[in-house]
Amino acid sequence: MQLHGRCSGDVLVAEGLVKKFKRGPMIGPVSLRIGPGSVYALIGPNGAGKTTTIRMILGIYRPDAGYVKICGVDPYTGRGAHGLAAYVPEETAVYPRLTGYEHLWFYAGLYTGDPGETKRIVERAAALSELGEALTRPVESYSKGMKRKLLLALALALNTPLLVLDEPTSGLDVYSAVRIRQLIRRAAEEGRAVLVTSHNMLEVERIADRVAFIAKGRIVDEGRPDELIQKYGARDLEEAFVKAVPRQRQGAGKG
Ligand SMILES: Nc1ncnc2c1ncn2[C@@H]1O[C@H](COP(=O)(O)OP(=O)(O)OP(=O)(O)O)[C@@H](O)[C@H]1O
Repeated sequence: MQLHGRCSGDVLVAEGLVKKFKRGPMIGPVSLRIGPGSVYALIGPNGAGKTTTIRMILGIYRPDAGYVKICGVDPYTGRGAHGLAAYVPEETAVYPRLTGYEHLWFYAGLYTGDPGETKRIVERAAALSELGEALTRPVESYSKGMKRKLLLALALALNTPLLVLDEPTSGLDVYSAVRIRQLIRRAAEEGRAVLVTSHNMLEVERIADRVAFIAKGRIVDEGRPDELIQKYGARDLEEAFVKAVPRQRQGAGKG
C-alpha cells in the first residue's frame, strides 16, 4: 500500500477553532495537530464538543475563529480538499433502498472519477466489511452494527491522508470491534493520520498514539496515553481522565 505522499509535514493542523452556537454553548478554542502514521483520540464527556470539533475540522461547520489545514488545504473553502479526508459520523447515515454494494460504488465513485480506482476501492471495502452475501441486500435489512461496518470498511478502503472516526466501535460486537481496532492501527501504519473519538478508554489506550482530554469545549490536557497515566498518578487512562476532568467540568459551558 502506497504511503500518503500528498502531505509534507502534519496531515491535520487545527489552530484556535471556535464555534459559538446561537442557542448553545461555545466550543473552543481547540488546537490540535496530527502527523502521518498517528492515531489521535479525543476523549470527553457527552456534550464536551468532540463532534463539533470534528465538524469544524472537516469543513461541515465554519469556525467562528481559528483555521484548519488538511495537507495544507483549508477544507471550508474546499479548493483542493476533495479526497483528503474520509469520515464516519457517530450516527450512521445510509440510503435504505440501496444495497451494500451500491453504497460502496456510489461513495467510491464520488471519491475518485477513475473507474479502475473505484473498482479497487469497492473490492477492498467489500472484503474489509466481512459482510459477504449481505452486500447484495438493501441496507434497510441490515442491523445497526452491519450498517456501521459497511461505512467503516469504506472509509478504511479509501486512500485519504486523514481518516476521522466518531466513536468507531460503538454498537459493534466484540469480534468486530477488535478487528476495527486492528484496521485503524493498520491505517496508521500505512501512513494515514487518524482522528477518533471514543468513550471506551481501554480502546483508546490500545490504539492511540496521542490523546486529548476535552471538557466544556476546551482541551484540558494532551499527551501520549502513558504520559497522561503517569502525570495523574493513575493506574490507567480511565483513572487519569477522571482525575483530569472532574465531574462538574463535564459538558460544554455556555458561551
Ligand atoms: N447545531 C447545534 N446547535 C446548538 N448547540 C449545539 C449544536 N450542535 C451541538 N451543540 C451543543 O454543543 C455541545 C457539544 O456537542 P457535541 O455534539 O460536539 O458533543 P460531543 O462531545 O460530541 O458529545 P457526545 O459524546 O454526547 O457525542 C453540546 O452542548 C450540544 O448541545
